[in-house]
Amino acid sequence: MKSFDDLWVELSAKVESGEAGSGTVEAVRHGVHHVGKKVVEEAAEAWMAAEHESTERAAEEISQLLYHVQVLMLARGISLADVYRKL
Ligand SMILES: N=c1c2ncn([C@@H]3O[C@H](COP(=O)(O)OP(=O)(O)OP(=O)(O)O)[C@@H](O)[C@H]3O)c2ncn1[C@@H]1O[C@H](COP(=O)(O)O)[C@@H](O)[C@H]1O
Repeated sequence: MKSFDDLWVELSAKVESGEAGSGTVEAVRHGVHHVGKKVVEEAAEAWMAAEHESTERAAEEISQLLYHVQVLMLARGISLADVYRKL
């Protein structure tokens, strides 16, 4: 099982190395506007799943939202520490 921090380490390394074939690297290259729209789409899907679907489906949509939030952070050059300082 992967944690939020594990995913961050994995995605950061992929973006740092520019790993070929990585959807994350490609999304980051598209930029903040592109990724931001994806975050909004995934947030809506998480909301709808939480309201109308099973716990399993809601958890799946929330995991995708967390992934896309991390991609937005990487596209914008925001670190986990930057965010944790605000919690
Ligand atoms: N956890 C995720 C993850 N969650 C969501 N997604 C992406 O977000 C999309 C969300 O699915 P949707 O059904 O909402 O969107 P879709 O309409 O099918 O897809 P699009 O048309 O928007 O591309 C998925 O198709 C993936 O492209 C993810 N992509 C990657 N990861 C993990 O990130 C790591 C790095 O992945 P790569 O960068 O691809 O190597 C790996 O551990 C992956 O498991």
